[in-house]
Amino acid sequence: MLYEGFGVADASNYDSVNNFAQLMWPNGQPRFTDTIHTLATQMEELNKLIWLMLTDSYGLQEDSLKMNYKTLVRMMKYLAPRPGEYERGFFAHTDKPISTLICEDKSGLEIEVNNDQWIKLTNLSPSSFVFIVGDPLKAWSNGRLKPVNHRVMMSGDKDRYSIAAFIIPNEGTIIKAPKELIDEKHPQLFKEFDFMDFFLYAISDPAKHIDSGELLHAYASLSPPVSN
Ligand SMILES: O=C(O)CCC(=O)C(=O)O
Ligand SMILES: [Fe+2]
Repeated sequence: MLYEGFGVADASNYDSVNNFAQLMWPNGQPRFTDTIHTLATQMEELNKLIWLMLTDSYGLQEDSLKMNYKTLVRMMKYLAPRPGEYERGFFAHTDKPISTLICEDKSGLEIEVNNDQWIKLTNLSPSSFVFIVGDPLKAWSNGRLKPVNHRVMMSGDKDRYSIAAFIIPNEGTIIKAPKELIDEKHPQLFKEFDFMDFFLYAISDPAKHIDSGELLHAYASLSPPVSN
């Protein structure tokens, strides 16, 4: 197996991480729990800061991008490929959560810049995080933010470890562009939608959408566009 991973739901919540740890260590494992909880809390803070930079850069109030969410932290291990090979570790996709932060211990993450032109993110310091715009942020920003197609490719003789924090809104969260981002020059691209409906639609048939950021369009076209 080339890839394995596990996710901890609501990882900035100590009890949630503790419950997860007790599945493997019935007597608890404070070091594991503390480490994951601290990491999740700090990644969540970093994500908040980036959201603030986004709203600020559009001249919006902080609460234009505000919702209740949970942070899912996933730990991943990619085995080194056979000697001399360049192998796929994770298929090309865009992220369905609102946003994602990723850190990796060796390079492997690639992003698509033009159709079929891939760039490997190299020389990231061990303390670097990559911020990935999820599909819902494209709708929120009325098309300004682009969910990047990304994948993991493995080369060399070392295994790769990465950690991702996914921002997943609570049930009932509605995604819609703030009115300041909609005008005659920028008509509303996507009707407001329930995040969880979209998420469930997205994961119901991932094969259909694996290589494209067009899922939102497909989803949105199920319902007629609204005019303001
Ligand atoms: O392992 C990585 O660096 C990327 C993983 C990823 O893109 C994902 O889980 O959505
Ligand atoms: Fe991803």
